[in-house]
Amino acid sequence: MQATAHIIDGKAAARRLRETVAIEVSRLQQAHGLRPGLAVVLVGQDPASDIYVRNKGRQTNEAGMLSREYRLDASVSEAEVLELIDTLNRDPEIHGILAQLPMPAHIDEQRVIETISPQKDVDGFHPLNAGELANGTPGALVPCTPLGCLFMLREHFHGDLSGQNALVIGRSNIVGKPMAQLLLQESCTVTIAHSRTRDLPAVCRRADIVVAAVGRPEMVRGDWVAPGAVVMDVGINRLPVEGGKSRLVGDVAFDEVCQVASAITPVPGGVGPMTIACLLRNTVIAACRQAGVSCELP
Ligand SMILES: Nc1nc(=O)c2c([nH]1)NC[C@@H]1CN(c3ccc(C(=O)N[C@@H](CCC(=O)O)C(=O)O)cc3)C=[N+]21
Ligand SMILES: [Mg+2]
Repeated sequence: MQATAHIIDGKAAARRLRETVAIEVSRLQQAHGLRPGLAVVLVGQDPASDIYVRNKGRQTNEAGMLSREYRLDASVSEAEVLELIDTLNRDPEIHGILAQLPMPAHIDEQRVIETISPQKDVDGFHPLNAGELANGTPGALVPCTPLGCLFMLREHFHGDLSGQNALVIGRSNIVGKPMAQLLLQESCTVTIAHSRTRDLPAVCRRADIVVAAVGRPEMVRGDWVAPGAVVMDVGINRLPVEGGKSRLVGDVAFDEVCQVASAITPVPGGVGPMTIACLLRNTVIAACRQAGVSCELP
């Protein structure tokens, strides 16, 4: 009889990381008069972005950092967005710039990403930072969601992931690809699965670590998962329920998979909170680099 999985507490892990960040922020203020600043650029309305931005602004301030939000109308031109980013690139109070994705269809997201100064690219989406991650350059700015997953996995495995069979489901530049790079760097044997993968359930059953990042509600079922596997659920899906409300579910069928896995992240309270904590961490690291001072963060 399989015991129910350990539930990895992303909220608690995020609280600890934010506490460490806050201590570093006050040290930087004392020692160097440096106050890390983050600018978030939002174009139009998106439900997922709203959840994120609501929590982010408060947590940035709570860590003692400067937080600025730029909310632009959905009809804004691409040129205006690029101009704002260019202004922020030159703003000495701002060390991190996050252009909230997705953007409206008439805006070329890749162009926006490539306009952000690589030094201020706290999302780690700029090709220079993606390339540094792929090359294993120490200190590359790494995308926040995969970085948050990695921190939780390292803690769960007491720092040693080497030799684990890791499956990443999803191949986006934002989560899947950087997650695979990070796991490879930890000496995992990495598989990337996607919509064209043949017999995904069978591929999944071979994995010791599963990272689900596809955006399909409850896609990973209990009988896809090897007994004892560790399952990280990156999905944030809003399902409508009666009364006009919505329920947040991941890409993993939690009630089934928690009967089989040895550990699992819940949604909410798993990867999401760690994503924001990693954004604060990246902003402090970016600020230190721009100021030419050293940084004491994991
Ligand atoms: N440039 C860019 N960078 C991003 O990192 C980015 C983005 N654009 N666009 C939108 C997505 C989404 N995302 C979330 C992060 C945290 C939670 C989060 O904290 N979720 C809570 C749930 C909050 C609730 O209860 O609704 C949790 O999982 O516990 C959610 C969503 C970052 N994103
Ligand atoms: Mg677009």
